[in-house]
Amino acid sequence: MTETDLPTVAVVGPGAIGTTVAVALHEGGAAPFVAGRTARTELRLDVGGSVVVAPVPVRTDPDDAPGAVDLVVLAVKATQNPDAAPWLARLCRPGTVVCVLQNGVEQRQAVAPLAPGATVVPAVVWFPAERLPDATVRLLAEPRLTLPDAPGSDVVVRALQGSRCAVGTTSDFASAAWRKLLQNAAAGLMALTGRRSGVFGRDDVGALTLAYLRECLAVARAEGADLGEGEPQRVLDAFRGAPPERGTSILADREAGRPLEWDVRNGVVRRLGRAHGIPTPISDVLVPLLAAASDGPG
Ligand SMILES: NC(=O)C1=CN([C@@H]2O[C@H](COP(=O)(O)OP(=O)(O)OC[C@H]3O[C@@H](n4cnc5c(N)ncnc54)[C@H](OP(=O)(O)O)[C@@H]3O)[C@@H](O)[C@H]2O)C=CC1
Ligand SMILES: CC(C)(CO)C(=O)C(=O)O
Repeated sequence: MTETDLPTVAVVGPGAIGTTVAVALHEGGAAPFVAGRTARTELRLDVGGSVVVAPVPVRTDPDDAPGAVDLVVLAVKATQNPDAAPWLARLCRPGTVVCVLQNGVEQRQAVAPLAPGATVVPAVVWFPAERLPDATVRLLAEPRLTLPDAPGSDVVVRALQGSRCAVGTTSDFASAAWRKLLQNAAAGLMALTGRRSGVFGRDDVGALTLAYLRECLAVARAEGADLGEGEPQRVLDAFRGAPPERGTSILADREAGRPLEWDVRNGVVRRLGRAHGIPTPISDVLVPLLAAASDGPG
């Protein structure tokens, strides 16, 4: 690959986020190989009511992988990383960039052991998207990613250049990742209550959200994030300003009976709080409840 060539790309996990990025890559000419769990003949992206159809098949057998590629975009749920390992083994060689499109602040630690020799690049995924029953993905905002100013990010920027998915880089990735984590932590309340953004309109849930987010903020700062005192209120205001029917991916998982990403989105605050000696009394209640909900109804 030269500086001007498009990298060879694979997308692993063509769900809400993976389909969006795979369609963007396809439109930009990058011809992604798409690896999934459920076979499909095409990818469908609903953008404001108009459906973009990309004739990109979803392959489900790792033996069909084309061999090592320059860039793997990993967009399975964090709970599904171990199951995606056979794909990573076939698609990566030393030097492959694995860009992890997952919520959380621990993408490097989670994925590096599954892709030895690869360069793991975490990403903050700022846009919401949802899967419809026929596997069409509905885009709910302009696709936008933030990556660290770090080796490997240039390959992602090049692959998506000029596409519908904007990619920026920052020298303060910790702050960006924790800013997003605060949103995700609060969204856990939707999974617990079985309600959408409208639940944040309640005064009692608003007060709980603010108290919880102040706890998350203390841990974020201890981890080096440069976030202001106003961040909890900003996150709450954003949920209150969203359409009341707007959900979150962890609620979609709860509704579908799938395992929840409770550890990377909520448990992490409790774990890192303990490591820093920061009390996390609200996490101490919420995290076991989310973990229990993740285990299923029985
Ligand atoms: N959805 C959203 O709005 C946002 C999500 N995120 C984060 O992005 C990440 C991805 O979330 P999202 O796109 O919602 O998740 P989805 O559940 O929509 O997509 C996951 C995809 O991975 C596939 N998959 C599961 N196991 C494997 C496997 N072993 N090999 C290959 N593919 C597999 C699933 O297959 P199958 O179709 O069979 O289930 C599905 O297509 C998560 O970390 C989430 O927190 C971040 C910002 C917003
Ligand atoms: C859209 C958003 C920000 C809501 O928490 C998200 O990251 C998700 O759904 O996983």
